[in-house]
Amino acid sequence: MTLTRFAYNGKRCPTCHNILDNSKLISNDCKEQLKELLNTYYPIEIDSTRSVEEKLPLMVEWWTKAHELLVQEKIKKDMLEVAVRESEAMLREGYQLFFNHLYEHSIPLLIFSAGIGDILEEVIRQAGVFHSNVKVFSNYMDFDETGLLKAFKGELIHIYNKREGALLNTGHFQELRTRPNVLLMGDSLGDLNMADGVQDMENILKIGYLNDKVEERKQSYLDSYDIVLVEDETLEVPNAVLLYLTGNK
Ligand SMILES: Nc1ccn([C@@H]2O[C@H](COP(=O)(O)O)[C@@H](O)[C@H]2O)c(=O)n1
Repeated sequence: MTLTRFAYNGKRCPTCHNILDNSKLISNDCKEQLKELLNTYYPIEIDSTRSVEEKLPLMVEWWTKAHELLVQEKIKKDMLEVAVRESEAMLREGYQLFFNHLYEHSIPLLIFSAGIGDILEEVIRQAGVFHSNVKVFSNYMDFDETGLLKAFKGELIHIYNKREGALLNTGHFQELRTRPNVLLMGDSLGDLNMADGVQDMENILKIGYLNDKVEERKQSYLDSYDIVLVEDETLEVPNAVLLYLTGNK
């Protein structure tokens, strides 16, 4: 949840998975099971006392179980739009400037999400900022000829293998070859090496959003990111950096 809000008016906003989990597209029985998974695995995801090595197989387990449940739900492709529209998902404040400014300056925006690509794209589309410079790498749904969800495509992307996803997609990074400067934004320590597929990179500025369990995780974020934004639901800081770099101070 880097581009989308973590909370609004004190209430948690849904992740891409949660948008589906909470929607009318899912049966009550399945909702219960997905909630149980969330209550089991999310505390592990944000547990700063456990190592990545310990958490990684558990994260794979979470994503795999959740996707298996979703596939059983006969989700219709054309209902995703409604699920997103009826959800409480929101891009962070200042998103118009962020997306529009990058587009106007022909700056590629590569989004690596461990969420669900179809849902994330729809969130961005409904916000009116899904411009041609945006490329999303994520877990995409595979629908049959009647438009029913039958599987998830390709390799699973979870919070700890975005680097591998990036390296597998180096073809998409070709246009970045003439771009030695990277602004990396993430909300987990697993996001830190998302830019490893960028060749000939000279400068990287890493901005970390620390959304939850702030005190326990603050030091590790400070050790890893150049800038740490604590419970900041806006894109003000990245926007200020962008405006500065593009000469629109
Ligand atoms: N079944 C699941 C699996 C994961 N999540 C959350 O999604 C977040 C990943 O999304 P990013 O766009 O930030 O990569 C992750 O942090 C999990 O908490 C979920 O809600 N349900």
